[in-house]
Amino acid sequence: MNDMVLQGTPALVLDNVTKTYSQWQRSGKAKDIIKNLLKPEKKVVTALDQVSLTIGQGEFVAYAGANGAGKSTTIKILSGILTPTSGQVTVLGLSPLKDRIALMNRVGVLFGQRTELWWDHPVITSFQWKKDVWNIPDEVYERNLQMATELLDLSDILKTFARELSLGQRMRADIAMLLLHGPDLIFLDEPTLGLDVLAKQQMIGFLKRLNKEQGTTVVVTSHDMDDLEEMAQRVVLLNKGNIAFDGDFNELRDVMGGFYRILITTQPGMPPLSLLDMKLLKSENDVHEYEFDRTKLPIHEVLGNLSKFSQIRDVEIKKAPIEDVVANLYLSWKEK
Ligand SMILES: Nc1ncnc2c1ncn2[C@@H]1O[C@H](COP(=O)(O)OP(=O)(O)OP(=O)(O)O)[C@@H](O)[C@H]1O
Repeated sequence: MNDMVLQGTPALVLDNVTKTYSQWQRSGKAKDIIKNLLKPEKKVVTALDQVSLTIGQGEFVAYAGANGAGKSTTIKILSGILTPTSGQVTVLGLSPLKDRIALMNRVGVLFGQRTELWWDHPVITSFQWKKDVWNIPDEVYERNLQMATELLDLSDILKTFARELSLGQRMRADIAMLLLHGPDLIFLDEPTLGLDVLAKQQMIGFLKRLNKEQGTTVVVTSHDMDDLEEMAQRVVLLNKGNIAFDGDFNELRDVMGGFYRILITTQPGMPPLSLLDMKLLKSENDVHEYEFDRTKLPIHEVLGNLSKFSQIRDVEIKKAPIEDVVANLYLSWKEK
């Protein structure tokens, strides 16, 4: 970790941050061409509405929310690309707007769909270019290049042209490039989007190691809640510009009633059991899947009830998939 980073200083603080955008509205109808040009309607959109959030150094935080919730806006404000309409922002104790250059040396930002790599050059050329332009000292560059090459398994692709890389290879190379100056805090927007199962596992494993072994603070956005649960200790959920949830994933499950799933395997050909307070979700090949709310029906009671049925061959209890929990949560917010 950078010696200059004061211990105890939060990685980032948003204090009552509001961001509004003006969106020009045009009807798209031919008869409105003149009106659209001379007097277009203006709609004000509040992307962030008095958001307050503190993230400590060394945390791994998932920053999630439905489309349009305000995630990218937050990251753009934290990285100094956008100015908030009101409120205070500090990153590693500095202002993203006033101390932009100082912060550039300590922070890394990656928007998953964009690449910083030079398309028609080998990957290593982009890395050397960054070293030169950013004035990264030799020993810092060598240390981080070695660390990233090893952890991200890059040795085979350093000499490959960026345009010839697969998506997974490109993402790994982009993350390596992001780390060459040794940032203390990284923002990653959708780093697992489009990756196959193996590439995703590698990426998640790498980010977890980076956070654990190097102490790098990681803030990651994704629409894949399963990925986020695997990576992060804390999840912040945004809803229409407000923080609607901030806690760990088990607490998030409890918000929607502590739902659990139970898979009951019965003797061949048996119909599903009729069980009180349990909702049958599906039956396939003698395996019947139910959902229950452990806050209303404790697990020991479930097991006690099941012990009365001699036709049961196997039972497996698991937490409800976080994707389903969050989908239900988004639905409940939409209905409000
Ligand atoms: N440059 C812009 N000009 C006008 N409105 C914008 C601009 N950028 C974002 N918005 C609006 O601000 C709101 C929040 O957008 P933002 O991109 O921050 O959401 P998001 O959570 O990142 O969404 P997604 O998951 O779809 O990327 C949306 O209503 C969007 O239309």
